[in-house]
Amino acid sequence: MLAKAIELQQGANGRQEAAEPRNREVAISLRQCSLSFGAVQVLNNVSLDIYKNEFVSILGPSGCGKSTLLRLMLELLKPDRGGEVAYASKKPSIGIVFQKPVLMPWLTAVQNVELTLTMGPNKKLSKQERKEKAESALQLVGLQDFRGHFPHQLSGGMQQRIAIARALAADPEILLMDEPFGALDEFTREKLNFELLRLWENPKSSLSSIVMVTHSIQESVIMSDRVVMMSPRPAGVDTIVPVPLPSPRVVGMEEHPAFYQTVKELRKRVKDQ
Ligand SMILES: Nc1ncnc2c1ncn2[C@@H]1O[C@H](COP(=O)(O)OP(=O)(O)OP(=O)(O)O)[C@@H](O)[C@H]1O
Repeated sequence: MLAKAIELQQGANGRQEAAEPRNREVAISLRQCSLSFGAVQVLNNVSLDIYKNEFVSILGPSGCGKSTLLRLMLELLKPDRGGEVAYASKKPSIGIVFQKPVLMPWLTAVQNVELTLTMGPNKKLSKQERKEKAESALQLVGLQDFRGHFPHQLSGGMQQRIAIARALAADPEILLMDEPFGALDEFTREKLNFELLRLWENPKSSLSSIVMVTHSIQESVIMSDRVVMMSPRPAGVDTIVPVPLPSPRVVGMEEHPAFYQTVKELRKRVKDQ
C-alpha cells in the first residue's frame, strides 16, 4: 500500500504529518453515536475520531446524515442514549461554513464578518478590535479591497470567501464545512479548494482540523488526509480511506497515481453500497 510507504510527510506548514494518524492527538471523538428524528433513524452507531492537524472529508449518499453528523460535532444535536461526543480538552472553538454563504444583504463584506464577532467568546472585544479582526480575516481570503461591497455586488465565489473569512475571524481550531463549494462553478471551486488548503497550512493560522462534507470524490481526495465514506441511512461509517498523496497538495496532483488509485477505491465502495 502506498499509504504504508509514505510514513511521514513534511507538510508545507512544517508540521510532521503521519499518513496513518494512529498515534496522533484526537480533536473530536464520536463514540457509538446513533440519532433519530422521531421514528426516522438517521445515524447508526457512528464511531469516528478526528485528529489534530488533519483534513477529513465525509462522503456518502444524499440524505444519509452527513450534515447531521456535523451538527453532532458542533453539539447542536445530542446523540441518542449511549452515544458520546468528546473533545481533546475543553470544547475547542469551532467555525462552520455552509453550502450557501448566508450573508446579510444590508451589511458590507467587513460588517458581515464583524457580525460573527459580536457573539460567543468574542463578544467582549471592543469595536476597534472587532474591526481589526474582521479586516485581517478579509485579507486572508484576498478580499480586503472589497470590504465596503455589499453581497449583491460580489460573485458567488467571493461571497463564499466572505463566509470562510467569517468562520476564520474567530480563530477557530476546528473548521466544519458542509458542501462549501457545491454551488460554485468548476473553476471557482478548484481555486477555492487550493486557497483553503493554503490558509490551513499557514503557520499563523489557528486552524488545526478541517472536516468537510462533499459530494465530489475527486475533491475529497485532492483535499484530504482521510476520506470517511458513510453508508446509506441509517448511516454508519462504511469505510475510512487514507489518501497517500504528498503534501502540500497542488494543482496537477490529479495526475499522481495515488490520486487515481484512491478515487478508484472510493468509486468501488460507492458501487458496492
Ligand atoms: N431537524 C430535523 N428534523 C427531522 N428530520 C431531519 C432533521 N434534520 C435532518 N433530518 C433528516 O435526516 C436525514 C439526514 O439529513 P442530512 O441533512 O443530515 O443528510 P445529508 O447526508 O447531509 O444530505 P445531503 O447529502 O442531501 O445534503 C434526512 O432524511 C433529513 O430529512
